[in-house]
Amino acid sequence: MAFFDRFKGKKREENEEKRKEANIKAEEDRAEKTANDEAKEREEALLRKDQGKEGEEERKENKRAGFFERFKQSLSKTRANIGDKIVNLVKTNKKLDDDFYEELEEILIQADVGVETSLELVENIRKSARKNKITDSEKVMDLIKEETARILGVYDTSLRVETDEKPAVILVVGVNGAGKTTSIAKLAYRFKQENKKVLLAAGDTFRAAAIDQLQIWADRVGVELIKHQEGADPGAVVFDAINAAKARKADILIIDTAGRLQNKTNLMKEISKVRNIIEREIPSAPHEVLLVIDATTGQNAVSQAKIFKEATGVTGIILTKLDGTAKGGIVLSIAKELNIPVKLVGIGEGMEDLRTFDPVLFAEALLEAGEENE
Ligand SMILES: Nc1nc2c(ncn2[C@@H]2O[C@H](COP(=O)(O)OP(=O)(O)OP(=O)(O)O)[C@@H](O)[C@H]2O)c(=O)[nH]1
Repeated sequence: MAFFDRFKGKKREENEEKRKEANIKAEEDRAEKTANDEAKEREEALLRKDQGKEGEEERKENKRAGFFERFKQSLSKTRANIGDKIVNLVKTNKKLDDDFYEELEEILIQADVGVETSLELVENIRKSARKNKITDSEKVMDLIKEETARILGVYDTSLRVETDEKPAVILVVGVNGAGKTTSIAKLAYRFKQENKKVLLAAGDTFRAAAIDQLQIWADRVGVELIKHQEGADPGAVVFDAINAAKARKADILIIDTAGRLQNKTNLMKEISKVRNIIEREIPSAPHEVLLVIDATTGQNAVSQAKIFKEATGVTGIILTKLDGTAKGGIVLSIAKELNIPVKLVGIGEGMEDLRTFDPVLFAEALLEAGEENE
């Protein structure tokens, strides 16, 4: 009995041992399987990430290609007014003679390029054709593109928002209805996409509707708006906004201003008061004073810009509604006659429809359709 007991006891021990071994083996198998699975998962994740990266590059590339098409499409009215007419001129007037240049001048002037700018542009094309010994009008298209881009391309169109002192302050000025509010929203959206912290200030306290409209846009974009009641002192709004931007470590503060040109003196007084407050709080600010101009107003836009330039020290122009006008030629006029760079252009009502102005792209988009028609 004692033997059996001992035997059973030994057997139990052996079984226990075997079970422990089996458990350890199962544990090891499980661990190995988990490790393998994890490695596989990691590998798949990396692959997915890589494919994602490639996909992103591809999307970006498509976007770039799509961007030009979109830009070209938005310029279709202006292009019909300039590009197509120039192509017709080239077709009907084979020789680069005085008649050709006179007609070219006329097309440009009629398309709101402005007299002074048109004359200069044509003179530059004439000189360049002579220098390059081009006598055949069919070959002049590239020269026209080149000289158009040259007139526009002398400016730096980038926005000065990478500042030592934070926040960078952008003061936005312009008459009512030019597209100020929507341009501010589009700008805020663009900076947000670049992971910048943006704050808006409702400096147009003259109309409650202006404050409300900006609030709607701020909510839509997902940025904070500093506002006071209708009729409040715009200077006080700006003062609060700067302090809020500093406290919240905002990268960029965009300030809306009133736009009543009817009372020019008061409007300008108000804007310069706001400017002084900004300068007092942040000596290097405002870093940009962007004037919003409606492209559909053609040459009137140029005289409007002159007034603002004198009063507010405009550093750049946002030219809106380029998509809705045949008068896009004013881009050239503004650049040349006012010596202010067009920094951004509005080409539609969508959030992404405010684009950095690119002179070469503009010249291409303006004159390319003509080539397609050839
Ligand atoms: N097609 C097109 N429409 C635009 C563009 N920019 C602005 N708009 C439209 O123009 C209209 C006026 O724009 P707002 O931003 O309200 O103009 P505002 O200057 O703020 O005008 P107030 O609020 O009256 O001061 C709106 O219907 C905008 O959607 C653009 O680039 N293209």
